[in-house]
Amino acid sequence: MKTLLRIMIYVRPNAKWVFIAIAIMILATFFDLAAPWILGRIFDEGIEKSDMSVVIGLTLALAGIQALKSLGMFVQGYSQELVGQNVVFKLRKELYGHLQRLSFSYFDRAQTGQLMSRMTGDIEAVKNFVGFGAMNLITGMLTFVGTTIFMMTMQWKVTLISLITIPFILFVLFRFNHRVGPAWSKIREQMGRLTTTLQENISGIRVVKAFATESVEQRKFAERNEQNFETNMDRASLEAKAFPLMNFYGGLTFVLMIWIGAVFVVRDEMSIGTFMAFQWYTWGIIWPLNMLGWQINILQQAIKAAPRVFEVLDTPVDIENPSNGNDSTHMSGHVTFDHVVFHFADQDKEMDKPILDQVSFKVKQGEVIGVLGSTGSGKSSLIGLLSRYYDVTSGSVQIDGIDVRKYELDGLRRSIGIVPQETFLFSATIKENIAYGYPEATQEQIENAAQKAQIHSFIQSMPNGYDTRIGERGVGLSGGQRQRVALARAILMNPPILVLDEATASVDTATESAIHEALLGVMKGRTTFIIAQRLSSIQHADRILVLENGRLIEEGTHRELNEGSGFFRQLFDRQNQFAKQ
Ligand SMILES: Nc1ncnc2c1ncn2[C@@H]1O[C@H](COP(=O)(O)OP(=O)(O)OP(=O)(O)O)[C@@H](O)[C@H]1O
Repeated sequence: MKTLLRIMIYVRPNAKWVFIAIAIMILATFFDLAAPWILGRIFDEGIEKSDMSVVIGLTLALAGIQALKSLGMFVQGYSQELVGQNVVFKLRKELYGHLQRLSFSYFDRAQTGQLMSRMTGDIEAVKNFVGFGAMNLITGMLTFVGTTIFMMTMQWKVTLISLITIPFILFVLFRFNHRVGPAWSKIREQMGRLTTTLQENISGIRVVKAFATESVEQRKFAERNEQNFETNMDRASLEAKAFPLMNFYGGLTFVLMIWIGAVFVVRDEMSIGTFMAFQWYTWGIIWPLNMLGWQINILQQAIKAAPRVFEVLDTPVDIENPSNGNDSTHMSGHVTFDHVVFHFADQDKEMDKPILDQVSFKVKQGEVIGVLGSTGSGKSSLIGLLSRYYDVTSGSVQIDGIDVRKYELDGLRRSIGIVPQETFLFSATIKENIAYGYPEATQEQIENAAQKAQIHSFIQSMPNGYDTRIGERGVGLSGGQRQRVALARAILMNPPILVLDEATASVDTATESAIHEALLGVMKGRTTFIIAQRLSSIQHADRILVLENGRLIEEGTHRELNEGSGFFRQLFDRQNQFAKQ
């Protein structure tokens, strides 16, 4: 019930169209009810009394009713669809908007396929109910009640006896409703899993092919496909059992009506016209009940699908944009980490070891900081806190002395140009990809950024230069080229803080050197964090932070750290030894 009420909130803005659809529906139902009555009159007043003018007049009235009904059906069908489509539109818009606001923690756990199936199939199921099921449910109920009333007023005894089968039909319906709900719940969930399998397979097709695991993937998909097939067949068998039984009881109503009606006509307690009208009316009893089976299907599907959509909509946004947040336009880039402790959302804050543990350091505006540490030591997490991808568990991260949680969120993120480890390029031109965060950029600005990222000449050598379209994942570009496009994207934003998260890991040492030479100019006056595994990447760093297991274990200049015997010195020795071999 709660789900239905919540769906209705989305219908409310379309109240005018709902009202029009219902008004036309009531009118159409009334016409439906009047038609058999007119037929009865044709028999009793026209044929029985050999009065052709009555026959012609009433037949014309029937034709008029049919024409009006068809017109009504058109308006009703249109308004129903309009209401349904508006609900889909609003739900999709809200869901998409909410997804944009949800934090990294949510996407760390969410499955893309599940989200896609909620955005498409589940919302569509809600639409089917709103735009079709609900209206037909009301039409059916109106027709059933109206028909019963008409029949009762015309011959109540025959009506009551004929309706004796109705409780049986209702019982079948009740049982069907009870069982089909859980089946739909399973189907919707399975569709989500099936989409996830498909999405992961397509995204990871290169890994699948590299490991020649196509058959394993096929089996995985087949298994899920089979589960979905079986649940659908279970549902179909519920329908197959219920619908013919309802049909049987419906048919029995018809037979009873003919039999009892005939007895009453013979006894002169019912006119032949009423008898004929009852034949017609009986359908007004049977079809709404038969249709009710389908409508229950549509209703149950929507009831099981809607909570999957609402679940996403109800997920709280844990990285909130503060009201009256600080403006970051004139941010200069002093960074302070003050006793920062950080856990991911799925970690137990009491029991689990923090990802970052009591990390404190200060960075002056314009300093170039190298962040070193073995894999998994917390380097990317450290940077994630700066841009508020995640918030600290305790302690604080400050820029220019202001806690990052107090900055207006978009402004804060735009002030920190990040070149992430994994580059994502959109299916658009190279130019659009570089100008992603700054679409108003001029061609000159874009080319300038590309030059600094050492990718300009390569772009120029492409068939359509900057207008060359690249694939969803930047297919057609090598890993290093993709990283350089991402680097150009960050440079173009002209941010006071620049973060290169293993940004040159995929390029050869010569290109890395060239990028770093070019970056010297870019880094000038900007606070820069260079996260790296190899020392060559941080040769221009003013200071180096060394992380291990989430703790800041060393801090200093190249010289200072070289004189020690810690992680940095060991790495230096290891990489030197490797270079000599
Ligand atoms: N969403 C998450 N939930 C729980 N733990 C996570 C999550 N993401 C990362 N971790 C863990 O946090 C730790 C730090 O990860 P992080 O990515 O910051 O390390 P890193 O130093 O950047 O590693 P690398 O050099 O390999 O990129 C790792 O042990 C990782 O397993």
